[in-house]
Amino acid sequence: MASTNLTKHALRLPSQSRLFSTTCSRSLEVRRLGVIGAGQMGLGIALVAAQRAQVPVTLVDSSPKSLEKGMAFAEKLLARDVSKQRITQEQANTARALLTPTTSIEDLSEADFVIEAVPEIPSLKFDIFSRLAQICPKHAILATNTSSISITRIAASTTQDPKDTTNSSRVVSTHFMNPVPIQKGVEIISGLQTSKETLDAAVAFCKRMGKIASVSADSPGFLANRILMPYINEAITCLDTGVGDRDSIDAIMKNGTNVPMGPLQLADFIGLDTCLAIMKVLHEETGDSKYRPSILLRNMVDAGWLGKKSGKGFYDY
Ligand SMILES: NC(=O)c1ccc[n+]([C@@H]2O[C@H](COP(=O)([O-])OP(=O)(O)OC[C@H]3O[C@@H](n4cnc5c(N)ncnc54)[C@H](O)[C@@H]3O)[C@@H](O)[C@H]2O)c1
Repeated sequence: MASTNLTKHALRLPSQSRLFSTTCSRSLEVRRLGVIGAGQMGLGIALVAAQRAQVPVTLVDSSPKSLEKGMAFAEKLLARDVSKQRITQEQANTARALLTPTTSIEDLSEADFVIEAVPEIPSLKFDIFSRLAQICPKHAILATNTSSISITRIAASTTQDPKDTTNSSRVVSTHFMNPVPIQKGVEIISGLQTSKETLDAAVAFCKRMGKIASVSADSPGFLANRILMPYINEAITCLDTGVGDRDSIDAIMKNGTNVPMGPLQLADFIGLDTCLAIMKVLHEETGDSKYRPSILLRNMVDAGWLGKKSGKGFYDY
């Protein structure tokens, strides 16, 4: 009985948009991918798409410096794969040739599928999606890699008329995990307006990239962060309240649940500012006190101790 209810519930959430009539017409064949943002996530997405899906990728970044740094990093990763004999030099050359860097978003006018990976700033994403709706072909899927912003709100930014779902129905989230070349999982999230065809196209393309898709609903934190961040936050509270010291907390979870690193080390790798931002979204958007960010987490972010990227977090780097 319980499992029947659970199954029904699980089926209802991701498909909520299918209750509504959303217009769309699309070709499922992705012949050209666009990626916006050549940072940590965007570069990984572009590289995996070139290597695994073997699709030409137009990589857009507004900063020429970030673009240059991203392309140099892609070449370094490919050279490392060649030196470790994971791929041949020819395969590396083919993947590199599929990547076209540009600073102009207008160059996405022929993309069949676009994945946005710019910083987690709502107004920035809304602006980009309203432009994509104008620039990209009408069949193109418009995907975001957001960690916490509502997909429904991003989709709404593609139109002035909420009744017209021509553009909003083709918005979806492909939430890749970091680092993209290594992590197999990807979370596919529908907004209220997302059509079933868009969801199916996103799942199919992620599969083509060699990823394993989980489908979830547009709810604060989605699935991955809704589960992961309270776990990290609780570990920080345990440290703050003296239940255990840093090494004991990380050792028991690492050795007791067979994960590669404990929650405090993982928080350092993700970035403590990112962890705090996601806990705030969970807390504010659900109004549930169980998501209250740990006081120590807030204090460490205030101190500028953000983890690996700042050289100091729960560990020194
Ligand atoms: N870092 C993670 O672990 C992680 C994991 C999952 C999802 N995400 C999400 O992925 C997205 C990107 O995160 P990131 O860590 O790669 O960020 P990042 O800061 O490493 O990269 C962002 C890139 O976007 C570029 N950019 C900024 N404004 C732009 C614009 N208007 N047009 C084009 N390019 C622009 C920047 O120059 C930069 O190169 C965010 O939404 C983040 O929440 C991050």
